[in-house]
Amino acid sequence: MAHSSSANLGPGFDVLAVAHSVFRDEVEVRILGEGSLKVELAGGDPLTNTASYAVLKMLENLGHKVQVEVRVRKGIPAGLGLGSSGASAAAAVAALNELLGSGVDRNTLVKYAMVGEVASSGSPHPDNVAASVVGGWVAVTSVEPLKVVSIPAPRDYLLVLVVPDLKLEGKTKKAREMVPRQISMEDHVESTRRLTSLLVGLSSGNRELVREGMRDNLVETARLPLFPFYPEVRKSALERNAVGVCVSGAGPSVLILADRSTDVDGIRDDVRRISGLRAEVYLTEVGEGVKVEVRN
Ligand SMILES: Nc1ncnc2c1ncn2[C@@H]1O[C@H](COP(=O)(O)OP(=O)(O)O)[C@@H](O)[C@H]1O
Ligand SMILES: N[C@@H](CCOP(=O)(O)O)C(=O)O
Repeated sequence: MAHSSSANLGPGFDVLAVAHSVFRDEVEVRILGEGSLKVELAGGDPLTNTASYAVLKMLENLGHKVQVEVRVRKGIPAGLGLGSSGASAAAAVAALNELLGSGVDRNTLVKYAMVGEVASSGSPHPDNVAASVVGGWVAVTSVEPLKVVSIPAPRDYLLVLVVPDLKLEGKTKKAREMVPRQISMEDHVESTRRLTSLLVGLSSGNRELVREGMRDNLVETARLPLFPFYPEVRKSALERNAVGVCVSGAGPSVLILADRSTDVDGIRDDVRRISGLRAEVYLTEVGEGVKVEVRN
């Protein structure tokens, strides 16, 4: 089982993420036989699903000649910026690790799980899978070798997810193509200021710094056509005293960081009134990392 997540957190594109307890995927991995390598996906094509694709690549990498069946039970809605594809891959590689007794550490699990993302968005971004594997607030501080650190954020923050009723096939792939390939030094410095503010704010419990830091000037701006309602949701949430607001992953969902002084009911009312937006609003907490259950 692995939870959903919100990646980026504003200025931390492909680096930062947080797991949420609201949605979870369950993935079952069974060994069917030995002698040759084959991965089957119950009800689908194993090469187009992040769970079975990650399992295949992990088996190839470890040199195991086994036939495996992968079964995915989706609890996380896909294509909405909630790390749905990443959570399946995270649960799958953790289950395979347990089944084979490979003793792979959590950084290496993230490395295997992120390869699964190739099957959905065409590129192995590590942020969602890092949050789903490790749980809590995470930062991917290195990809070669892969390294994830936990960010010691205040425990009493609540997460509000605004999840639009909006589906765009191949959304993350398209959204990644919209990210600028080059940025100016000025924009880089501004982004670094915000990222620093966010990280110092989260780890020291400084609400004002989190609020200042949870603002992106590069990626969210470039992707705005995918979630035109975002500026209005953001403005409303900040007026209702949210700690911070950002696009969840590649969108279209929005993550609002809240505490006891945030008017969450007011945010719900505002979201209902935003023209052209039909969305569910979920109030949830920071989620735990991947869990494996052994069944005989
Ligand atoms: N196990 C999986 N779970 C969800 N989506 C998957 C999975 N495997 C492949 N996909 C593909 O990835 C797409 C969703 O991924 P993506 O656009 O990155 O959104 P997100 O990960 O935010 O849900 C789906 O439309 C589907 O085609
Ligand atoms: N860093 C990635 C995160 C994509 O998250 P998803 O949940 O929208 O798949 C990106 O911004 O492309």
